[in-house]
Amino acid sequence: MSEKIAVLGAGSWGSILANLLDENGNQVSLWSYNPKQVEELNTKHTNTHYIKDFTYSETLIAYADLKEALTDATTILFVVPTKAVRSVAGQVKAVLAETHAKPALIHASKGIEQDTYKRVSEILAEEIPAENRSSITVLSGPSHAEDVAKRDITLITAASTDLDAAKHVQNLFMNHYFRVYTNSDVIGVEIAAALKNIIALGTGALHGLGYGDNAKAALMTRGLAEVSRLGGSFGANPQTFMGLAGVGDIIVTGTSSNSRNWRAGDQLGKGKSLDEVIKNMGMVIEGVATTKAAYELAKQRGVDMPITEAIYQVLYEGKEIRQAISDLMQREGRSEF
Ligand SMILES: NC(=O)C1=CN([C@@H]2O[C@H](COP(=O)(O)OP(=O)(O)OC[C@H]3O[C@@H](n4cnc5c(N)ncnc54)[C@H](OP(=O)(O)O)[C@@H]3O)[C@@H](O)[C@H]2O)C=CC1
Ligand SMILES: O=C(CO)COP(=O)(O)O
Repeated sequence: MSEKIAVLGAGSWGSILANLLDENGNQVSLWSYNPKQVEELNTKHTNTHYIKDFTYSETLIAYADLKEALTDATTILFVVPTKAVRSVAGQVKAVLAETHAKPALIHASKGIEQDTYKRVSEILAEEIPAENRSSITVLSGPSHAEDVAKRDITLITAASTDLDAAKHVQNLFMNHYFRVYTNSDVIGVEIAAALKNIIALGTGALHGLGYGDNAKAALMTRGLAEVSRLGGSFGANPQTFMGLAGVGDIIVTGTSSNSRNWRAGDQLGKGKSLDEVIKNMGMVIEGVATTKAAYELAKQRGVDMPITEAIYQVLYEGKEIRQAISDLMQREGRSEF
């Protein structure tokens, strides 16, 4: 199966997924709003700011013009940071309304929108109404772009309420190093994907402060418990949190220096300010905004999320990390389940 796919967002993940889809025999256009990056991709076949030491396929074409990138695309993959999804989707809608195309949509972004608390698939559905698209599928799981660039083994999930759409996405991406499972629990997958970044900030901070493996395992386990509590309040399937998008992504993001969220936490633990950390990263740290959205959402829904609350206090209220850890440890004893 081969088709024309437009990938929107040429950062670490978008560019590597575009390359994988090209390797799988599809005709792929990669859109970036940065003309310099487009030039680098098309002339040198590199994307050095985001992925070091990697040469992209020569048949992968980058575009700075969105309409050109979308020409004849039967599938559109959104991989921009969550905060950019609404505006990019609005631009896509304008093109689709003009061309009368009705592509399938996929997204691979991991976040919750500020203020509206919307999941990414909800934003897409709002901005691109059903008459301008077919299905919406979420692609998520433990998948650092750096490992996929090395063609290292990666397992991921494709979630859609439309099983045929999820199977279509599975077929598009599967190859000898990239294995895709289907899942119908879009809510669970998106909540797990977004909130694992909060936990990764926390385990990174523990690392930066010199804590050991027990502390990190504790944070990941109890973190996953509260993330699944929030998911449950939206009707998510509890099994999802035990799967690739849940525990899988917490392991990969919560233990790896490839993770920007983990690295940000590590730097905070070592005493850097949040502003410095964001400035030095030069790539998106989704967990910072997601912490605020999840904290507010948990309050609104009456869900107990002590770890998210502690990380919110550190990031947004200037609380000392060691104090936040001490306060968590001194909470009243309780039953595990
Ligand atoms: N990296 C990874 O391994 C994985 C990432 N993800 C998720 O994928 C999403 C994208 O992450 P990733 O590729 O890593 O992020 P990066 O920061 O590496 O790249 C994001 C890209 O989007 C561009 N961008 C930012 N704002 C806009 C905008 N308003 N319109 C158009 N383009 C914009 C950025 O440009 P500029 O830098 O110039 O602002 C950059 O090219 C995130 O939600 C992330 O959580 C999911 C799985 C794995
Ligand atoms: O989602 C990811 C891996 O699954 C990437 O995490 P970071 O955004 O923290 O790098």
